[in-house]
Amino acid sequence: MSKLRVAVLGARGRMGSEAVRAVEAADDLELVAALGRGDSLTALTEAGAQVAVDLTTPDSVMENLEFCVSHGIHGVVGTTGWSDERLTALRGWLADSPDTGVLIAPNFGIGAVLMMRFAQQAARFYESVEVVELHHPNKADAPSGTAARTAQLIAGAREAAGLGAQPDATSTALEGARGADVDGVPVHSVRLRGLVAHQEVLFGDEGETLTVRHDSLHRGSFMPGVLLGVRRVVSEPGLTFGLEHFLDLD
Ligand SMILES: NC(=O)C1=CN([C@@H]2O[C@H](COP(=O)(O)OP(=O)(O)OC[C@H]3O[C@@H](n4cnc5c(N)ncnc54)[C@H](O)[C@@H]3O)[C@@H](O)[C@H]2O)C=CC1
Ligand SMILES: O=C(O)C1=N[C@H](C(=O)O)C[C@H](O)C1
Repeated sequence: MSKLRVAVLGARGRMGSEAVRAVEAADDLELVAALGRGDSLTALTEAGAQVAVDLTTPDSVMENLEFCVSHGIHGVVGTTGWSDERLTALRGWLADSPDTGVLIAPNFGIGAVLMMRFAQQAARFYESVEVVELHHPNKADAPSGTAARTAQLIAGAREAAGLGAQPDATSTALEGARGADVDGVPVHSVRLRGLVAHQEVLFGDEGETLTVRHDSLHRGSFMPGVLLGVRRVVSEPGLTFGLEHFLDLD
């Protein structure tokens, strides 16, 4: 059987270099291009890439995806910075290229996906919830894409259960003291040398708390998810948001 031809964008970054090694080590995949900032995207078509893994930056990912989708190259995207406007633009490109698939995975870690799912399941049972994400200090964005997604999932579950705004009697606060408000869920971002990627979701109600925590201790933890995405996206046309859709969790 012929190998799937894979390109990595952002190949010299922290995640991209790990992805290059993971693709090279996979028997069923062939690394055909490894692009850094400034390299021409035409290298993808010249190399005959079938799947492009994007681990770049929010300012680069849209141009990369527009090129890939318009050339029928499937995308596996870990890059953060997704907004409704960006997703709408991507859906438009995909509509013009109906056989092409793009997976956007806020987090490739299997444990992180489970953490998000557990938080979503717990949300309707608790009056209070706070998300705390903790990352290395070289991370460009805050809050993390994972934390934003977690907060959105929790907010959706609370709304479906008919829960209103959570109680918070704060009347005076230093700006930022209560974190960022993501759909009504406070999200706090810690940046600390020594960390990789970590998140806690704190739930509270009368007389009890529940903490759901996940830790990525090494970027190798993301690679099984990246490889799963690469193998599955070729048979999943359109936009898939979240690796959970490829994990058969239900
Ligand atoms: N979904 C997930 O599981 C994970 C996602 N991430 C996200 O992935 C992205 C990258 O993270 P890191 O590797 O830590 O950052 P990084 O800064 O180490 O790497 C980004 C690399 O992309 C390169 N780059 C920028 N524009 C480019 C372009 N147009 N073409 C090719 N290369 C380009 C940069 O020069 C840099 O080498 C971030 O958005 C981060 O939040 C990071 C870890 C896990
Ligand atoms: O930049 C990182 O490191 C990470 N980014 C992703 C995010 O923003 O959620 C995934 C993981 O948290 C690591």
